[in-house]
Amino acid sequence: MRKVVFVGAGSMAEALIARISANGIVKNGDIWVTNRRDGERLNDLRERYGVTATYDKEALIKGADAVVLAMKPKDAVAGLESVMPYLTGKMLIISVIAGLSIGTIEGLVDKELAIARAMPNTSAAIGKSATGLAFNSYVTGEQAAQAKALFETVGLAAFVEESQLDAVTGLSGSGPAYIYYLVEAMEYSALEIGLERDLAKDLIVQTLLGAAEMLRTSEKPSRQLRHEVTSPGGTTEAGIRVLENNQVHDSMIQCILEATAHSKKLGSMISRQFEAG
Ligand SMILES: NC(=O)C1=CN([C@@H]2O[C@H](COP(=O)(O)OP(=O)(O)OC[C@H]3O[C@@H](n4cnc5c(N)ncnc54)[C@H](OP(=O)(O)O)[C@@H]3O)[C@@H](O)[C@H]2O)C=CC1
Ligand SMILES: O=C(O)[C@@H]1CCC=N1
Repeated sequence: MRKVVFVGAGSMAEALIARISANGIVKNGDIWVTNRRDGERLNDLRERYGVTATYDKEALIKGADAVVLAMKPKDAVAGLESVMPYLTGKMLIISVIAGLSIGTIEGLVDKELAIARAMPNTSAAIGKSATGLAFNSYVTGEQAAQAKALFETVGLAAFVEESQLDAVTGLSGSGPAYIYYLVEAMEYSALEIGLERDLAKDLIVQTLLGAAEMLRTSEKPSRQLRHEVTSPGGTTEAGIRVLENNQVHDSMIQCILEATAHSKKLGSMISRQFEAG
């Protein structure tokens, strides 16, 4: 892939830009970026990564192999419309916008374009994203492989059906926030039980890393790993009993179902915005 364009220059675009440029799969100057109006932000990205930043939409899109849409859902229609006249059949459009379906993009562009929908997460910034990727029928095998390679610069990338992408969004797109939410509570309780903040953070982080590595390397299911920590009549059992009494397991399930449903709602919202306008 020679030229990659980012429409939207926020945190998700930067995570991808940083890793693509570090990885060298696209030359820095061939990574192009624009945003709505924050020129300072574009200068900053230009200085830090040597990317090409511009508000000239025609120059931006001309000769692009891939155009990554990285605006917030509410800005998706305006952002896409601003580059639409310059998109051509050879380009791969990649949207990372939560909820926005391939069908809605197809309706918006009204051309036979290769379109990919991706859902990374913020751990992309350190190369540890878990990304789901889906395509429409115009995407060639080569383009699919190139899109996968782009997202592999920020971590794991897996091909999924488009119908699964709202679920990927609810599970792993939003997933880091669920873990941080849990950690906030662990940090708070550490202070309550008399552990000093820095020590607590080290213990919590190492506990997460250890548990993640156990999950990654062990053939045992998560339930069995949990049972192995839980001695009969022991401390873990006492703690978990409180989680069970407060229906934390069920709440977690509800949380992921709700986030998934909300991804679908965002998609319908964008689709209505498009139809209205
Ligand atoms: N954050 C996350 O955990 C994840 C986010 N996503 C998705 O990534 C997308 C981007 O999120 P994030 O990077 O956090 O968002 P940010 O708010 O950090 O960045 C949004 C960017 O879009 C630009 N923008 C807005 N309107 C337009 C327009 N009309 N034309 C060009 N650029 C425009 C903004 O420019 P300006 O500053 O000038 O207004 C800004 O650079 C979202 O759709 C989100 O659903 C996907 C996976 C995970
Ligand atoms: O909260 C959001 O809408 C975005 C999508 C996945 C993670 N953050």
